[in-house]
Amino acid sequence: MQVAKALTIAGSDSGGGAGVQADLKTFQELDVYGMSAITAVTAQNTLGVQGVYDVSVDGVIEQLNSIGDDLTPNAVKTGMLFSEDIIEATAICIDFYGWKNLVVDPVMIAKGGAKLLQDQAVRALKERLLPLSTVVTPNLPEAEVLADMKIDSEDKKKEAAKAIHGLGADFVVIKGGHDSSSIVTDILYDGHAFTTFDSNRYETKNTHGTGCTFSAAITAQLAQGKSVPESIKLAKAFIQAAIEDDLHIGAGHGPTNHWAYEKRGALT
Ligand SMILES: Nc1ncnc2c1ncn2[C@@H]1O[C@H](COP(=O)(O)OP(=O)(O)O)[C@@H](O)[C@H]1O
Ligand SMILES: Cc1ncc(COP(=O)(O)OP(=O)(O)O)c(N)n1
Repeated sequence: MQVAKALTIAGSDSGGGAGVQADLKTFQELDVYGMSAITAVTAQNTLGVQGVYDVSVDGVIEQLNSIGDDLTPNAVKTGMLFSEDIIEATAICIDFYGWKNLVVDPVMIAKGGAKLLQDQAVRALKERLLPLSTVVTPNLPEAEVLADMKIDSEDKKKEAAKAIHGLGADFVVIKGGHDSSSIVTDILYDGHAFTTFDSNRYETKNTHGTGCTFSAAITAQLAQGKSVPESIKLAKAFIQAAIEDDLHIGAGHGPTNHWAYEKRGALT
């Protein structure tokens, strides 16, 4: 059996809803063999982030070398990278091994407000990682930081997507989860034109790990040879199902349901 392989370079979420755990669950659900290099360990649950412990740069490089020397991923995603040094090491390894289909989820701040990327690391993210990326998937606050502008209208969103594209990503998806409208719109910019992906906003507090899950679904599709627009279309359906069929786990912002998409498929 030939199986596509995907690698996530990200932080661990002890609560299992975001980070490496969300990525590996998503890869598995989408029939892709998942691998991981952990950049930081977070003590986290549905109530928030209680602690952040970064892995040494040598530790991150060794994980990436172990993967690169034996297992070639068909696609790679990055999530929480935490520091300038980890970003630098990640960029060097991706370049050295020639890994393609890179999805950068520019994780900066958890929904509860905890910092998952140091302020001084933003420059490295922009200058070292975005030029290597096939797709970058900022939420609205992250897009504001990357584009260095306030986004308060659809026109501004498009202007920001163009600015982020100018940093070197082939495709930019600005996600609409942080909007307040009843339709959640993610916009895709390919350097020439915009495509929008709409869905109904589902009212729930259980949206922990939506960005991780969405970007992991894109990565899984790219690993299987799908185009970027096709991958985003499926990822949007995957996250919509995962949000709508909520699990109600924990007392705070619960995780999404990584089984939901496949279960829906099995029922139709
Ligand atoms: N309440 C919601 N209903 C439906 N889709 C949502 C909702 N919240 C987020 N999404 C979708 O989840 C994905 C992640 O978006 P977002 O929450 O903005 O990212 P992040 O977790 O990085 O902040 C996007 O595809 C977005 O459209
Ligand atoms: C370890 C770890 N990585 C990333 C995140 C952020 O995940 P995200 O999908 O943006 O979800 P929220 O934190 O915003 O719910 C995280 N929390 N932990």
